[in-house]
Amino acid sequence: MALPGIYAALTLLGRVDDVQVQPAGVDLRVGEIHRFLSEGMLAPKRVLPETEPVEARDGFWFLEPGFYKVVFADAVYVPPSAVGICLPRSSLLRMGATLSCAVWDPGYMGRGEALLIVGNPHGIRIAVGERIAQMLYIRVEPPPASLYAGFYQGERLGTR
Ligand SMILES: O=c1ccn([C@H]2C[C@H](O)[C@@H](COP(=O)(O)OP(=O)(O)OP(=O)(O)O)O2)c(=O)[nH]1
Repeated sequence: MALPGIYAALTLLGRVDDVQVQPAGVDLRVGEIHRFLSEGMLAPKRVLPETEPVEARDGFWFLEPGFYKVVFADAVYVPPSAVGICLPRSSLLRMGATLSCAVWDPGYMGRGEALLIVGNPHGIRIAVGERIAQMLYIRVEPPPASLYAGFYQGERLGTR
């Protein structure tokens, strides 16, 4: 069972615009877009790559084809009895780009990240603060025995 938008919107820790509330789920806005500068290493002790923010011009990020890190503008608290599934807005797909997300664990709190892939050979532009993804919450039944307590718990809370 997916949570309807009016409940999903309650998982956002800051101000929510009416336009973010969807029939099933809530839209997340883009806060920052970064380009990758160095290698990452996936191992028991992970190493995340260096990144630098793409500067916006006249209220837009102009993005050439490639891979970018997106930092969401909205902080979320995933309900203890739900799992978050984040999907790209279909408009993004329709213009030749996509957003790739992983699972948002029950109890996770923070301002998370996703991978933006721009495939359109002409590039795309994204308005600063625009809605980029939709978060769906699926109920976990019976409720999980433990909540998220990993490396990213609490990331970027209080920064915006
Ligand atoms: O696309 C996503 C998916 C998840 N998250 C957040 C919520 C999730 O609960 C947390 C950790 O995700 P995951 O469990 O996949 O991270 P990991 O790489 O397994 O690290 P750890 O085991 O330390 O949590 O990151 C994101 O920011 N972006």
